[in-house]
Amino acid sequence: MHQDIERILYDQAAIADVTAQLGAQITKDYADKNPLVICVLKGAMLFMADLVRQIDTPLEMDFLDVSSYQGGTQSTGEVKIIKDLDTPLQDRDVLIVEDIVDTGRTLNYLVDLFKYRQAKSVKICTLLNKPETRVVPVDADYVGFKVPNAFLVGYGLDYAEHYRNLPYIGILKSEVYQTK
Ligand SMILES: O=P(O)(O)OC[C@H]1O[C@H](OP(=O)(O)OP(=O)(O)O)[C@H](O)[C@@H]1O
Ligand code: HPA
Ligand SMILES: [Mg+2]
Repeated sequence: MHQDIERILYDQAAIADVTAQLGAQITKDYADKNPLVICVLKGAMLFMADLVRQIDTPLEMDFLDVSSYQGGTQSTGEVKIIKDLDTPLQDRDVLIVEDIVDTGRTLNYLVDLFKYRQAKSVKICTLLNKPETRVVPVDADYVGFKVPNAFLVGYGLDYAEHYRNLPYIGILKSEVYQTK
């Protein structure tokens, strides 16, 4: 697992630091709003678990499973809902938690969907933002790190469902996914 990583970008301490900063800002912005914090499975699961423990105001959580990469390194362009939310969104302040914004297709689709469901507000908190590869517009309200155009794994991010359990975020060696 570790031998497939070209370079570590963010270690556990760096992730913990930025998560604490984001949590403090969200705590201020959502005091008394009882936000619905939505985790986009599976990639955002570790970040969600750490972030909510840094948000010191009442909130509710829900989980939605979408997939557009289907195991590979390229977005298929089609966002599929695999498991929908349990909670009605009408009049709720929604905070979407993501691991990464890449082409923007996943979040562009979800923001439109949640607005259509009449959420009172929809904001985005993403640990990673990869602006160079954007295909559709997405404005994230809370961003941990701006990352280069490379395929990243770890701390929830996968290649072919592996590497999610790495405690750090790193660049995957290209020979791991390029056919020779
Ligand atoms: O901006 P985009 O190009 O849409 O890419 C970002 C999305 O892609 C990944 O999820 P994926 O669909 O691979 O599913 P997963 O979270 O289960 O890994 C990642 O977790 C984001 O949700
Ligand atoms: N790594 C893993 N999953 C992803 C990425 C990435 O760089 N971009 C979008 N989904
Ligand atoms: Mg995802």
